[in-house]
Amino acid sequence: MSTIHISAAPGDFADVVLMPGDPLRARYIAERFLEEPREVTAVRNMLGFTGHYQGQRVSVMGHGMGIPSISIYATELIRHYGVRVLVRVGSCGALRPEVDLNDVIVALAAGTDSRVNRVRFLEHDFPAVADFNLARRAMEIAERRGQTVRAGSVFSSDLFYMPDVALLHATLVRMGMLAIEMEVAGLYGVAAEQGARALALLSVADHLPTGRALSSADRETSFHTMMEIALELAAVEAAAMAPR
Ligand SMILES: O=P(O)(O)O[C@H]1O[C@H](CO)[C@@H](O)[C@H]1O
Ligand SMILES: O=c1cc[nH]c(=O)[nH]1
Repeated sequence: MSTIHISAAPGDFADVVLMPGDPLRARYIAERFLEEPREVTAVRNMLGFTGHYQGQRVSVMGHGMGIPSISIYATELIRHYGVRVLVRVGSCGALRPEVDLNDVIVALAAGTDSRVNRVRFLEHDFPAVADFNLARRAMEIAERRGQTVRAGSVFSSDLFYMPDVALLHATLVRMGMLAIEMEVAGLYGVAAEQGARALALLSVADHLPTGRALSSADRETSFHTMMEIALELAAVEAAAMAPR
C-alpha cells in the first residue's frame, strides 16, 4: 500500500535510504552510482529510486527543504516501508572560518529553533543525536578512503532567510557548532520516535564568515566525496542487516 506522499509498492525501498534535500540530486546519485536504478516514487516530483551499490540493495529519495518536509518522508519511509536506516546527504553553510568549502561534516548532533522535538518530547529538550554506530562507521570509511571529514554539531534552522543573523551565527560559533542547515534535528527526532537509525553527512556549499560559495561545478565534485562515503556506509549497513 502506498502513502499519501509516496507511491512506491511495499518492498520497493531498501532497508537503507540515502536522502538529499533535492530530488534531482536523488536522481543524480541513482543514475551515477547505483547499478540498475529503478524509480519507485515520484509523487510531487519527490523522486525515489532503488538499485544496488557494492552488491547491496540501496535506495535514494529526496526529502525537500525544511523539517516539516523531511519529517513527512522519513516517517512514511519508516512506518509504511519498513526502512531502518536513513542517511541525509545534504548541503550546509559553514559557520566557522576553519570549516572550508567542500569539507564534509558528520553531524553528530543538532540544535534547532524548530519546536518539533519539543512537541514529541513533552516540551522538554530532546537530544537530537546521530546513531553512534552509523557515525563511527562513516568516520572509519572516510579514514580508509583518505578523506578528511569533520565531526561535530550543527544547527537546523526553520528559516533560510532569517533576521538578526549576525547574533545567531556568533552564538552558534560560541557554542561550538560547525555549520547551519535545515533538517538534521528533525530527522534525528523522527528516527528516535519511529525506532529507526539516522545520520546526516553534509557538504559545505557556503562559507558564511566570508560569503564565499561553491560554483555549481564545484558543488558536484565536493558532493561526490560525501555521496561515496554515504553509499559505502549504506552498503556496509545493508550487508550487516541482510539475513545469513
Ligand atoms: O542541499 P539540501 O540537502 O537541500 O540542504 C540545504 O539546502 C536547502 C537550503 O538551500 C536546505 O534543505 C538545507 O538544509
Ligand atoms: O541551510 C543552508 C544550506 C546551505 N547554506 C546555508 O547557509 N544554509
